Amino acid sequence: MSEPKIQKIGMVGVGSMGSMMSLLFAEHGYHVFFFDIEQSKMDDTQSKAQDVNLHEYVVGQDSYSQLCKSVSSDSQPRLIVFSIPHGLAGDKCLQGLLPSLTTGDIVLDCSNENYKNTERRQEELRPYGIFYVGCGVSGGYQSARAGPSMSPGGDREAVEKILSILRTVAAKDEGGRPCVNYIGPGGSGHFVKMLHNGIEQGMMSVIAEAWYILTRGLGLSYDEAGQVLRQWNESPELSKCFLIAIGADVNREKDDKSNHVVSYVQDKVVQDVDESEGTGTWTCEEAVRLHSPAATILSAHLFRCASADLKKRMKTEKVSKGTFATKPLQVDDQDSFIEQLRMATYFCFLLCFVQGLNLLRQKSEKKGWEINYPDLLHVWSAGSIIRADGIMSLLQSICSWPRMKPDGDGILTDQTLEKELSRSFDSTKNVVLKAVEGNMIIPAISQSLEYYKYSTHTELPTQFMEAELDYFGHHNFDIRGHGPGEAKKGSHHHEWKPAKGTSDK
Ligand SMILES: NC(=O)C1=CN([C@@H]2O[C@H](COP(=O)(O)OP(=O)(O)OC[C@H]3O[C@@H](n4cnc5c(N)ncnc54)[C@H](OP(=O)(O)O)[C@@H]3O)[C@@H](O)[C@H]2O)C=CC1
Ligand SMILES: O=C(CO)[C@H](O)[C@H](O)COP(=O)(O)O
Repeated sequence: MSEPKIQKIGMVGVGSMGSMMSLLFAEHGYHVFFFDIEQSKMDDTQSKAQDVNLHEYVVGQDSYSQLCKSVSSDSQPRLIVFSIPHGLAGDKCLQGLLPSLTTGDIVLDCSNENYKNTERRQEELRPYGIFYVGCGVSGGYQSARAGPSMSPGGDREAVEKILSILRTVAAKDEGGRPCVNYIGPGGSGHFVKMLHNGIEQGMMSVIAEAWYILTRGLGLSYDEAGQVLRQWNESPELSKCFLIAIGADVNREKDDKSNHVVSYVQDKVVQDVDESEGTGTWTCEEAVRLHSPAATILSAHLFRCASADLKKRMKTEKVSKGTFATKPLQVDDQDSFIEQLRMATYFCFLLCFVQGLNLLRQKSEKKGWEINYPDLLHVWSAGSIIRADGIMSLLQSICSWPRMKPDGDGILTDQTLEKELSRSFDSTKNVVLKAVEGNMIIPAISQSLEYYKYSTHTELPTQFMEAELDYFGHHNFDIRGHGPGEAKKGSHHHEWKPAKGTSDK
């Protein structure tokens, strides 16, 4: 006999994501009971449900206990979905819900949460027999309404119990396969979403820098830049890349006075520094802690942080006035330079994925998560912000399990990938040269180039750095020509300058 199906869902947090997910669940026949501490969001969700005639399926609740009561059933566990800010909010929700929850109930946290909080809550709830599943949700509020990409992680049995619901509502790939797969135990689902956002930050910086070159460097109008991005989105390398597709829209969108909206958007990205979102910061922390050189991602993140404080930038601009100004780029043939910029964007996008996946490999090894990479890439293939058909199919062909095993070599050793990177290297280099000449601002593009160079080269300036370290710190070194050795302190020391006291002769 098949298990009775969950028919009711409790939704906690109905902001831009939660309200849309409520409608999505309801549209698929689930009864949604929702609660939010913000009355305006409650009212808003109720009226949105009314607008689409789903009000009988989407019903506001006064409290956590009322919500739990409404969702309860004799034969099935309760499913409570969170879509709330990270950190304290989740703990407060659990505190409020706990007296009304019972053994077997499942909390599916669809927020962007730090995986460490996820794992702590899993442990805290274990004695009560309550499951806490950390689930990444990607695609913004449009996908939350139409079908997002979902990465659930935690207790496998708990995830299995709700997987059919997630499959019903998740984005579907071109073959109709739902973009949701079990990721792994513990906080792996939230970790993977964090990493997705790290990759997203890298890609967003690259495309923003390319846009700057098109408009500031080459003097294209917004409409022309939009047209270029539209064409890129149809090219094999960048085909069906969400961030490029919406980039074309962003360039073309006009307000009711026929002004381009993008023309008056302030150049500040604030959600990292005001800590309303944490995923970018956590990705960088993880990269640094794991000694994983995610250079494009880190550079993109720091760039965003620097952009947030415009007041400070205005002051420093005043002080440094005249040091540099952006200049039109001198290119012989504009069309072929734009083609180089397209290939440079491809090069940098590939490296965002390389850096993100390498970081995941390292983390997964430490945590014993045994991530299935083809399954993960499939989760990201539709609905998600980082979807990009051309890149995903390339990655699908190279992220096979042996290579991604903890003791495998990682994807940068793959010949197919290397072919793609080497055929776009010269374009990237030329874009960087021209952009530097024109004083363009290209932190993520330039860092991608450097990352590729130092990751694939065996004669680095660190030779000199290691010598200086030995000079002043007796840190030892390995000998060139004696093979790669381990990533451990070498066994050789040279007495560059013996230490002497002031009284020594
Ligand atoms: N926006 C996006 O594109 C995406 C967001 N996410 C993640 O999804 C989550 C929700 O995002 P989003 O909808 O944009 O955020 P919103 O701020 O729009 O919505 C969150 C809602 O949760 C409410 N809330 C906070 N604490 C509690 C609580 N203890 N009990 C009940 N409700 C509470 C908030 O109220 P108040 O405002 O008063 O705090 C707010 O109304 C976040 O973790 C975000 O990182 C994931 C993917 C995409
Ligand atoms: O999670 C998301 C998309 O996937 C949210 O849109 C989030 O706000 C993106 O934030 P960031 O770029 O700071 O990670």
